[in-house]
Amino acid sequence: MKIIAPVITIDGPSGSGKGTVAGILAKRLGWNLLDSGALYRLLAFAAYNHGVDLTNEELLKKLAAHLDVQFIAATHGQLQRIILEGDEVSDVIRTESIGSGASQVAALPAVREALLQRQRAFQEAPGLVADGRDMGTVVFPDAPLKIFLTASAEERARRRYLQLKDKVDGVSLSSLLDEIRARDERDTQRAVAPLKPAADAIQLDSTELSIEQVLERIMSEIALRDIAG
Ligand SMILES: Nc1ncnc2c1ncn2[C@@H]1O[C@H](COP(=O)(O)OP(=O)(O)OP(=O)(O)O)[C@@H](O)[C@H]1O
Ligand SMILES: Nc1ccn([C@H]2C[C@H](O)[C@@H](COP(=O)(O)O)O2)c(=O)n1
Repeated sequence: MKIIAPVITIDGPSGSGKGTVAGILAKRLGWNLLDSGALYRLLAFAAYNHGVDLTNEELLKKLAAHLDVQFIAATHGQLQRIILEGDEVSDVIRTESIGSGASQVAALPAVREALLQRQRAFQEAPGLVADGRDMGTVVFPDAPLKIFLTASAEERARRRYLQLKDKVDGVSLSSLLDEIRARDERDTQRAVAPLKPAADAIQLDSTELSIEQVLERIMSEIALRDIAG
């Protein structure tokens, strides 16, 4: 009999800190990690490489179904690594332009359907921390703990600016703020699986909180529910 592993979902807009918090939490709990945004980023990246138009739903659906991807779990001192078609793409998929492409392909129903089972397959013992936009609403609706993490758009753009300023030439705070607002608009307004809190999600505004304070809040919700052994 397959043991149903518990899932903690962390959804929220771009730059709210989901990925950072989910990664640390998974490590502390010794659980698996699903960075669902990476799947949409990988699809957008593969589409660019194969010359597939980001509006071609039929071809994107096929590409999504056959994505040759490996997630290599984080080890001591090393972050999770992502391999696409044999090449390491962990960093190249993190640009704002791939994020925007990901947000475009993510609005297509056939693409979301093609990626659904792949995401659910991450639910393995001893547990899963899953971050994205629809983890609590669509992919893992029965998760015993759902977090909806937000922060003001200005604070999210500031965080992104600090993250990128020494790595990317010509990065500007105002263009990052515009890109974040455009992505929020597309992710919240799309017809399928829009970004929104699940009815039973705990909403956490991290604008004034450090990463450690966010983690403390989540750890106390985990303790309350007694879901992590
Ligand atoms: N509470 C916080 N206080 C300050 N900086 C933070 C906080 N949370 C995250 N950060 C920083 O903000 C940046 C963006 O965080 P992260 O990539 O985790 O966001 P995200 O919600 O996963 O974004 P995306 O959906 O675009 O992947 C990172 O540099 C991270 O270290
Ligand atoms: N569950 C998800 C995860 C991601 N997306 C889309 C929307 C985002 O703008 C884009 C990139 O995600 P990120 O890596 O920034 O978290 O992918 C989605 O629709 N559903």
